[in-house]
Amino acid sequence: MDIHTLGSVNLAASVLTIGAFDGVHKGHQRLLAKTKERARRRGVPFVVYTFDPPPKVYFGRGQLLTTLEEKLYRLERIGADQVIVGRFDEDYMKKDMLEFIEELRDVNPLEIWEGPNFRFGKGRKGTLDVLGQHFNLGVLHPVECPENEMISSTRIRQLIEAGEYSRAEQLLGWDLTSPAAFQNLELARA
Ligand SMILES: Cc1cc2nc3c(=O)[nH]c(=O)nc-3n(C[C@H](O)[C@H](O)[C@H](O)COP(=O)(O)O)c2cc1C
Ligand SMILES: Nc1ncnc2c1ncn2[C@@H]1O[C@H](COP(=O)(O)OP(=O)(O)OP(=O)(O)O)[C@@H](O)[C@H]1O
Repeated sequence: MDIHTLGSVNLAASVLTIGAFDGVHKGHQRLLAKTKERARRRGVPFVVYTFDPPPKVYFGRGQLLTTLEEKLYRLERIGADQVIVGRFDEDYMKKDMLEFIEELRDVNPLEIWEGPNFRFGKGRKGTLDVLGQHFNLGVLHPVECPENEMISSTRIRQLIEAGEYSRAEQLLGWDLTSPAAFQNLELARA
């Protein structure tokens, strides 16, 4: 798996998914599996564009679930060929939705896959509709947990804060005590 920053990568074709992917939970896993399947079918690289830190964490609206290292480890195991890491900071967040879209052309996405509610660009102005006007976009149905609640990093953060680790593990789809698991969890448990 190759790791890039945008601008350092040019691909003739790809199938792409974009997101913070904090936790690489079951909803993310479904989206990543779909993206991989489409990339394999087309015979082009499976590319993941992610942000570090996750924008919500940057804005202080949530604790970090997976370090970049942990996230990259999980993306590699899932089979990503190329990962682009956008360093989310004061400068980066100034890009408006059209600038962001123009940059994506570096990897020539034949298809982009997202789940519901994906937003991008300055002020979160970019919607799925906008992305779909520029690229061939596929949108997945939400993956829900047993209580019909949508799985999200936010939900998992809440469960960890409430000490409900086994529920958090159900939504993550992996074991919080696995060797590669979060450093941060120790802080959450302390
Ligand atoms: C260039 C850029 C600028 C962004 N600016 C903001 C922002 O001003 N406020 C905000 O809450 N999120 C901002 N975001 C984060 C997005 O809302 C969103 O969290 C991000 O694209 C990841 O999507 P995901 O949370 O669905 O994974 C920005 C994202 C990008 C790519
Ligand atoms: N339960 C889910 N089912 C399907 N797709 C999902 C699910 N959760 C997230 N996604 C998709 O994964 C991509 C990355 O989303 P993101 O990293 O913001 O996850 P999130 O769980 O919604 O995070 P947060 O709760 O912090 O906003 C987006 O396209 C999003 O729609």
